[in-house]
Amino acid sequence: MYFLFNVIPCVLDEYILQYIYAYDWNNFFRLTAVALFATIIARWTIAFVKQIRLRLPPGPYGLPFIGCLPWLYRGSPHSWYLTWAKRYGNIFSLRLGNSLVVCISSANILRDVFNKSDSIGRPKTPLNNLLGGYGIILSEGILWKKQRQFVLDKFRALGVRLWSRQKFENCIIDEVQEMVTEIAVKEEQPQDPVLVLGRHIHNVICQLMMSYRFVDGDPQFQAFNALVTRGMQLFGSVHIGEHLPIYMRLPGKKAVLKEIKANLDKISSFHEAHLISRIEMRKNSSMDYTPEDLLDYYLQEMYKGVDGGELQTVLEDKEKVKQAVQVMNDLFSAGMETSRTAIVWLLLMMIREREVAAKVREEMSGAVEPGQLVTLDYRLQMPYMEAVIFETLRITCIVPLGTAHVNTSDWNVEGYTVPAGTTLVPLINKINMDPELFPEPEKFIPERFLENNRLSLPDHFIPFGVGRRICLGEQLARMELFIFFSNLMNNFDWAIPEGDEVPGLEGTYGTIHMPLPFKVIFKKWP
Ligand code: HEM
Repeated sequence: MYFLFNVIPCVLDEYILQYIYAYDWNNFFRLTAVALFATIIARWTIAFVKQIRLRLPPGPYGLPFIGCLPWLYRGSPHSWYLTWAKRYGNIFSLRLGNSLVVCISSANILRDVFNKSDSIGRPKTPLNNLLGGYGIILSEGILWKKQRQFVLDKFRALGVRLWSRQKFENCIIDEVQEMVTEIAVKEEQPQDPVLVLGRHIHNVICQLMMSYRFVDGDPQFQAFNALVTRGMQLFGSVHIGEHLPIYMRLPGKKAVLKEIKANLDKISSFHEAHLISRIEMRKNSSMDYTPEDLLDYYLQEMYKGVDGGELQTVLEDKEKVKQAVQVMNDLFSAGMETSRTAIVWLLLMMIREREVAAKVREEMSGAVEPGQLVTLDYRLQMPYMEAVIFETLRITCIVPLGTAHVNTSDWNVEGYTVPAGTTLVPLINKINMDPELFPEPEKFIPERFLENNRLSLPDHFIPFGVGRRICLGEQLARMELFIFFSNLMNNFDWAIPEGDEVPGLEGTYGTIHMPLPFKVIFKKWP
């Protein structure tokens, strides 16, 4: 203590502080400013020369070391990407911390590059690394390829098809019927559409994955939802670390990463508990039972002989339970929020576009009685209804920046070099609002998706992405949107409570573009 409080200050005072007192600080600050300025100029020159020499796509140079990160985190990243796309064209590049990013806003270029076999990588960020390459969304190589084929085949086998009388349609119908009854009980009261839809959309995926559904007021469902909401907040709070790993070393960030991991573990433990209890249930039965859900199919794979199963070769290298559980986590996270948000936007669009709503009802009245159950059988008789669904997906653009890909070898795209390891971002929102592709893009015109009174989707319309990693749940999403929306329209009309403002289309932008919170009052229709 004596040493700490007496000796050290004396030494400091004598030998160091005198220099500090004597130092010309004005000079120091001036020198620092000059050094900083010189570094910025040097880095810009290097970036400029690199861009020319390597023939990288044009784009903003940003700041040394951090690139364009400050732009993206000072306002909405989406609007910056749109601004740059307008300035630099359909393909431009920028640096975000350590990553070179190439943004593409032409559906044709995207189709070309995302169909290449070496376009299926995913960015290696600290957050992505937490999942260790398990699952589907962030897996790569042969594991991803086999897994994706397997899940697509099993979805089809379970009846996830857009055509009528498929067995999975009944699961969606059960949820819709229960939802309609619940809404009717609270008719004329303001209701939050996110809550009205939440459990039912969740149940559709849970049924497909593990034949399970949450009942009204289930505390487990609330706990699960709380975990997902907290997870999203945590991800948002360390988003910069995706591109700047050093950021994750700042005080407090490690604790956030730890909490994210704990949160993911808790979400996984829910799916894992189902897997374990199914293993117990099937233990004594022979393995040739008829699979009822995705879990059953995975279980069969896990217990087939080493050479017997479709997935054996890839599952052998991974912890099987962990892989199956992460696939379920992925399907849940990719499929729940997207479909629910799309239906919430549809509800809002029908409030904003009254003439369109009247036309939907006119078309519907030619095919079904009011209040009658609308099934996929009626899809072909209701092309306008489907055109409204797609026009909503276009104008609201639910997944505005798709999911980033990474190329695993050097490319030449439109005369530019795209070096291996580049993060590729599809600007779906820019494509959707391109006046050359969609005349008067800010107007809601479902007729743009009709030709001779039949649904017609142009190649440049890619709400579910494009190429090898195109949305795996597209068919399921289209089934859900049609059945939920058509039955809501055939049972209710809805409006914003008096005095509340009708939300605009700006909404909030994260991975998913959501409308600002609003309430609706449902009234029985007609
Ligand atoms: C309106 C609803 C939906 C929209 C707009 C949507 C859109 C997208 C988009 C843009 C992608 C990125 C494609 C890419 O990486 O290039 C994607 C991927 C994916 N989606 Fe969807 N999606 C929807 C619903 C669903 C549903 C219901 C499921 C669940 C079954 C699902 C499962 C997935 C999966 C697993 C991927 C990753 C595919 C892979 O990495 O191979 N999506 N989705």
